[in-house]
Amino acid sequence: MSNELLSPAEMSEADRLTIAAGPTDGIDLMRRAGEAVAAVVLKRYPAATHVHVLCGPGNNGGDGYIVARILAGSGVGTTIWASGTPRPESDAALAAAQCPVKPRPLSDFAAEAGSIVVDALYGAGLSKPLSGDAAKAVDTATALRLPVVAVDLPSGVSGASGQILGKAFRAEVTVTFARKKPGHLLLPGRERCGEIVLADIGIGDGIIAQLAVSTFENVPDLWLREFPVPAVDAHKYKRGHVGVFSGGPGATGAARLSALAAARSGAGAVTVLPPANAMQVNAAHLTSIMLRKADDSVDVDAFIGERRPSAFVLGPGFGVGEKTRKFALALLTSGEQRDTSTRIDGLVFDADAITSFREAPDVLFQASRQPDAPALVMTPHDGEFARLFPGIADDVATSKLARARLAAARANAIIVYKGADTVIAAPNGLAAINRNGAAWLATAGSGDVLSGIIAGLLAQGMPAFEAACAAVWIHAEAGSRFGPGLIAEDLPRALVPVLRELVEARTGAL
Ligand SMILES: NC(=O)C1=CN([C@@H]2O[C@H](COP(=O)(O)OP(=O)(O)OC[C@H]3O[C@@H](n4cnc5c(N)ncnc54)[C@H](O)[C@@H]3O)[C@@H](O)[C@H]2O)[C@@H](O)CC1
Ligand SMILES: Nc1ncnc2c1ncn2[C@@H]1O[C@H](COP(=O)(O)OP(=O)(O)O)[C@@H](O)[C@H]1O
Ligand SMILES: [K+]
Repeated sequence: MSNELLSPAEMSEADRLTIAAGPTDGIDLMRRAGEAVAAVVLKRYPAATHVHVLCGPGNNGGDGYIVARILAGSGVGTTIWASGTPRPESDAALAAAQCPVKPRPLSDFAAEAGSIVVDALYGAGLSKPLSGDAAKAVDTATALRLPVVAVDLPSGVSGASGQILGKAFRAEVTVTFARKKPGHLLLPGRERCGEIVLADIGIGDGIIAQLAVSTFENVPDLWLREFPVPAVDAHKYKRGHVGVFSGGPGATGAARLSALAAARSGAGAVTVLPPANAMQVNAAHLTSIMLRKADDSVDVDAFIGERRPSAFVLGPGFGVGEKTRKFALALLTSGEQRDTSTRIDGLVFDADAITSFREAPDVLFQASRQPDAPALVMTPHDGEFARLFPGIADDVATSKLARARLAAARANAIIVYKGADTVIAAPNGLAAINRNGAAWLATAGSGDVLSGIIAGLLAQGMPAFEAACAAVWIHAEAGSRFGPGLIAEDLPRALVPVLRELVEARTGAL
């Protein structure tokens, strides 16, 4: 697997383990890193008149000296602009000593239109906001609209959090090594990286395996093994039955979007559960989806006992208040009274089910901690996240990744922290960052569809973290392929080609 995301500390540990295992040493890694960047520059910008290599004092700068040596050796006009000098006897000092291009001070940095910038100021070691000459260099490159090739990360972007410290370059291409870092995927860092090229510098998969990494890019490799494909003798209830609670007569659409998405995602049966006064309006709009009244928890219990649903969606269009809290807690805590045949596998709490607990989140978190509680997935967007996890949401110094992890641990639930850089986190610390979405998904009802996909996968027995990751990826892929004009009604149908490809990838063929 190459979808692990390494924190700066994990990356330097990978570096250390590789060198300790031999025969590779630090300068070998640096040489391969520099060679990879130089190859990208030569290939992408064959007509460049001049390359300006900005070198910092650490190993990122060391990579830069190698790049400059190779470019100059290839006959490309090359200038080095250095900020500080590498520590004596470091790999970077050796790289600088072997570079025939004499550095000029970064404070004098000037460039001409048509030239290229290689940003090797700071990478994994970025420790404070860019200021002084480095910040000025960002302004110069930006004002002249010079193409920037970033080494490891655009200087100013935190590899751990994707946050911009002070200022940051906006790269056309970022060449990173061994594995991507969270800052390549989390916003706003992702935006500053441009295209990301992953270069192999000789840090083997065995070394990465030793790190026991817990953060991943959300790609199908992460969950495809668990992706449900119906067995040859499947019948509809074997494929899982999803119940979706509907709001009152004026708020039924969200539940239907969710229900359709659950059905498209492979649940064999889906039932919409409205209050009595919203039966008619739902009935007028449903065909393959079933309908059953659910006014109170007696109705819900009867439904569970008779129809054996395996997953529920609660929240979309349901309304905020006491009834929602009651339903949520009943679903979470009724497990001990059930025998295995009526046990619920998974719950998705979205929208109003989240907001209903804003005054008393601990009641929800305690319920989700009961030993018999079904797996819980919650899908907050920023606003809902702040309502349920005020202490965590306020901590702007931490990354979205760290916030999602803290929330998952606190709530004992899988947290799908939505947005353009959705993070999925589990209470055991596993986390994935999603990247295949597009802003076309920012349309009313899109989140309701996501909830339905998660429930559809849960109902088919997919483990909760994998189900949440798969649903986020599938939803994002469908939305970004559809593109302009997307409305939530389009999404359930748009899942079909994406699902087909996944089933093909899982089974070899249909
Ligand atoms: N496996 C690895 O770890 C490898 C790392 N390599 C390179 O090494 C880099 C990491 O090297 P380092 O750990 O030396 O870190 P950096 O080179 O990113 O920065 C370290 C130095 O810059 C200073 N600094 C950080 N932010 C600053 C700021 N905003 N203003 C002024 N000074 C600042 C630090 O105090 C330190 O002296 C990676 O990004 C990558 O480019 C490669 O050489 C190949 C292998
Ligand atoms: N700019 C964006 N890029 C990618 N995905 C986005 C973007 N904006 C929103 N989304 C996705 O669209 C969905 C919106 O959900 P939500 O905010 O709950 O909307 P609604 O409540 O209207 O259904 C989420 O899955 C979110 O991750
Ligand atoms: K850099």
